[in-house]
Amino acid sequence: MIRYQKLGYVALNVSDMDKSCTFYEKIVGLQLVERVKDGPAFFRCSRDHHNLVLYPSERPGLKRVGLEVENPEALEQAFEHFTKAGLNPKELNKNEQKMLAQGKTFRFKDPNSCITFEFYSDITQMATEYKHTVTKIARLGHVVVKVPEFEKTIKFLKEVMNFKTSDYLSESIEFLRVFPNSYHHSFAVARAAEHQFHHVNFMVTDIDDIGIARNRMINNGVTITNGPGRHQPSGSIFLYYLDPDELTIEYSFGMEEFPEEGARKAKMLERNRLTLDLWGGKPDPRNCAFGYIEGAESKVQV
Ligand SMILES: CC(C)C(=O)/C=C/C(C(=O)O)=C(/O)C(=O)O
Ligand SMILES: [Fe+2]
Repeated sequence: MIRYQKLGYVALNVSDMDKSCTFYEKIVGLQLVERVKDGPAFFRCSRDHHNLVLYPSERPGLKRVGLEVENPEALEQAFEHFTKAGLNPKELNKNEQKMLAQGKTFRFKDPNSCITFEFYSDITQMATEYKHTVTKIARLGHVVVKVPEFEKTIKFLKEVMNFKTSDYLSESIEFLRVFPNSYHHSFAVARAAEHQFHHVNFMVTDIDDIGIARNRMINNGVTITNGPGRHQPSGSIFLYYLDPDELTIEYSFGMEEFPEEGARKAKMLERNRLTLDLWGGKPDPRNCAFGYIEGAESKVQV
C-alpha cells in the first residue's frame, strides 16, 4: 500500500496575484520563493521549495493537492496502483516538473471529490532554513474540502489512497491521516450539497503565535471567522481568518499524533458545538464558506 511522507503542498487559485502574494507573505508569514511572470507564485514554510502555490484564476479556491510519498520506490508503486485502479495517472512533462522544482511527478483526478491529487517523492530542498517573520509556522497542516458524495469519497480515500480515519462525526465529517504520517489529520472531508473548498491549515510553533496572530489580523483589517478556540478532535488551539478572496485559512497549535502500529481506534464524535470548539465560540457564517474546487465545474450532481 502507498506510504506517504506528508501533505506536501496545496495549490490555490486566487483572483488577484499581487494582493494574495502580499497577504500570504506579510500576514500569513510564508516565505516567497519565486513568482513566475503571469504564472504561479511559490511559498514555503519548510526547506521544501514550496508548501503553497498560488495560481491566477477567476475562480478562487482549491486547484490541487500535492502529496509527497516516502521515496522513489513508493512513487513507482503508487503509479502502478492507481493505473490498476483505472485512475489514468499522468506523468508531468519535464518543463512542468522543472517549474515545480520536483522530481518525477504524476497527477490524477479523484472522480468523487473532483480534486486533482499530485504525487512526488523528491522536491528541491532549499539551501537555507525557512525564515520566520510575523509568525513561526511549523508546517503545512491540512486541507479540508466539502463534497456531496461523502461516503463514496471517504471509501475512495481509505481503500484506494490508503488514508486512515482518525476521528469522525457520523455522516458529516471525517478526519484522515496520510498513513503513516503521524498527524491526526492532513486531510478532512465534510458533507455538503456542492463540491467546495473548506480551509487550509498551517500549524504554528507556540500558543503565542495564535494570540499574536489574532492581534495582527485585527490591526490589519483581516476578518477572523472563528477563534481562538480549541478543537476537540485533534486537541488543537485554532484561529480561522479570511484571505483576500475570502478563502478560509486556519492556524493551529498542537495536534494529537498517532503511531504507525497500534494506533487507537477512531472516535465517533457527537454533533455538538463543543466538539468543534471546546471553548464554546460561535463561528462567523463566512467561515469555510467560499472557494471552488477546480475540476468540479463539470460534475453532474445527482
Ligand atoms: C467538526 C469540526 C469541523 C471540527 O471539530 C474540526 C476539527 C479540527 C481539529 O480537530 O483539528 C480541524 O482542524 C478542522 O477541521 O478545522
Ligand atoms: Fe482545520
